[in-house]
Amino acid sequence: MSNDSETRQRLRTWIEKAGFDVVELARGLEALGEGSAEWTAIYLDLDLEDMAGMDLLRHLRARDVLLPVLAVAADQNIDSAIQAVRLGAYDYVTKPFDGQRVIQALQRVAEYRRLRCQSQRPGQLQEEERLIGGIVGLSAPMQSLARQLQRILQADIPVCIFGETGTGKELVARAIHEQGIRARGPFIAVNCAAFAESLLESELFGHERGAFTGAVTAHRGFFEQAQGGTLFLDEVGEMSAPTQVRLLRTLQERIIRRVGGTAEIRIDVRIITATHRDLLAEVKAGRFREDLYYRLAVYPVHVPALRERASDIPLLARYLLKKSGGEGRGRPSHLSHEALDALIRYRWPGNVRELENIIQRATLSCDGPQIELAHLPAELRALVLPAIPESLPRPLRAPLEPLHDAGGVVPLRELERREILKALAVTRGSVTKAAKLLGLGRATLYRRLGELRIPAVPEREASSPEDSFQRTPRAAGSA
Ligand SMILES: Nc1ncnc2c1ncn2[C@@H]1O[C@H](COP(=O)(O)OP(=O)(O)OP(=O)(O)O)[C@@H](O)[C@H]1O
Repeated sequence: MSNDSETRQRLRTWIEKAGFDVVELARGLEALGEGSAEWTAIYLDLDLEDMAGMDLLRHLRARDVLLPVLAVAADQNIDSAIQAVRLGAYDYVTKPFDGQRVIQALQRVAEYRRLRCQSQRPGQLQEEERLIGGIVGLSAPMQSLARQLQRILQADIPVCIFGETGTGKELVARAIHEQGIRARGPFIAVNCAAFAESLLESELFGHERGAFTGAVTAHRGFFEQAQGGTLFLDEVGEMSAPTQVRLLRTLQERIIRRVGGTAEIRIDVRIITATHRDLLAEVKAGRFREDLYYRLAVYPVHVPALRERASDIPLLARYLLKKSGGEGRGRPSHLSHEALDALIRYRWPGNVRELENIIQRATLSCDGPQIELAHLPAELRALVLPAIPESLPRPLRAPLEPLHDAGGVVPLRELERREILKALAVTRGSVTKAAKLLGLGRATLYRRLGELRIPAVPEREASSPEDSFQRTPRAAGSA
């Protein structure tokens, strides 16, 4: 879908080469008018004339959360392409086109579509839906992570995993261990931030009897416990300067001495570290040793934030639903489109762990087979405005014709009108509450109502069911 006939022609050539049929659309509104159920993917040019590409993306996703969107952007506009992936596009390609990339993206997305359709069915998660070990995900950033991991499974080099909290760094470390050459050995995970400075040293390296007050017996440290396997040092950026020195020496010499001991113990351990910090910035700030950094980050791996792989959310949500005890008898087995839409729109500061918590809570509060928007926290519910309830007075419902019938109306204006109408519907006509919901001032909303010719119900007549978010069903296809 592109306004530009040359862009469409070029894409058509490559897509047909890959063996797919092509439907060309020149206007954003046409894309909203078409049924997308049969589409493998939509190449969506973000640079549209009749409406903002990002708005179209939002509306397509609201209508069909499973539709894989491949964003198309000019080379110099790569920021908007990345933004589109954050909004749930599967991947992006840039203009001028690299034909191979266009085809590869399409083949990956076709496979993804196939798996995702399967994954909507309750039941076991397919093997192909996991990347390596227990890592669930099919998005382009996660597949690229999997390719990176494949390269190091058989090598014994130190790996440092970077990523925001809750992105799955420990899961990645476990996958490297379990699929790698040390799988038969132990996997010992240590959170460096959880120990006081002196305690961490004796826990890592062990201590001899009487090494300090309270050391009534000798103790094998984590290095010794991990012999033949993997030692995973989480939050390594929190390690104190003296422990950093000791760790560096251990990596160089491959021997340790227990605290209070003199005997040298040879160690055979793979070290994997992780941090949510920008470790190079820590080095520059003098808080982390540069020589240690280069020893640990021989192979740096970045786990993307969940908002950078929003297209994985439906799959992860289903997996976590099952993990949290869903899909059993009388337990919810899937999520409504609205609930899924809210999950995709949210920014996930706590990443997959936060998603896991939210799914767990939703499972506990849900009695039926499907998790609804109402089972999600308020900040997620507020991201999706429900459809206008049938019971509302006609003036508030009547103006919502299908978008493609909007004819000569300026589309963005039409979209805005719809959002305002929905907000008014939710608040049963209360302009004050609708303004709050939309993040607008009351006076601004009144002005827009006048400009868009929307009749305002006098405030005193407007009732306000606080729970209307929770009761209004929404047709899957509504924009
Ligand atoms: N891709 C994924 N597939 C399945 N489960 C995942 C995935 N990513 C994360 N999880 C789950 O999310 C939770 C948090 O993951 P994990 O502890 O590995 O994150 P982390 O980045 O190490 O967090 P922290 O920075 O707080 O240590 C775990 O229960 C993990 O199993």
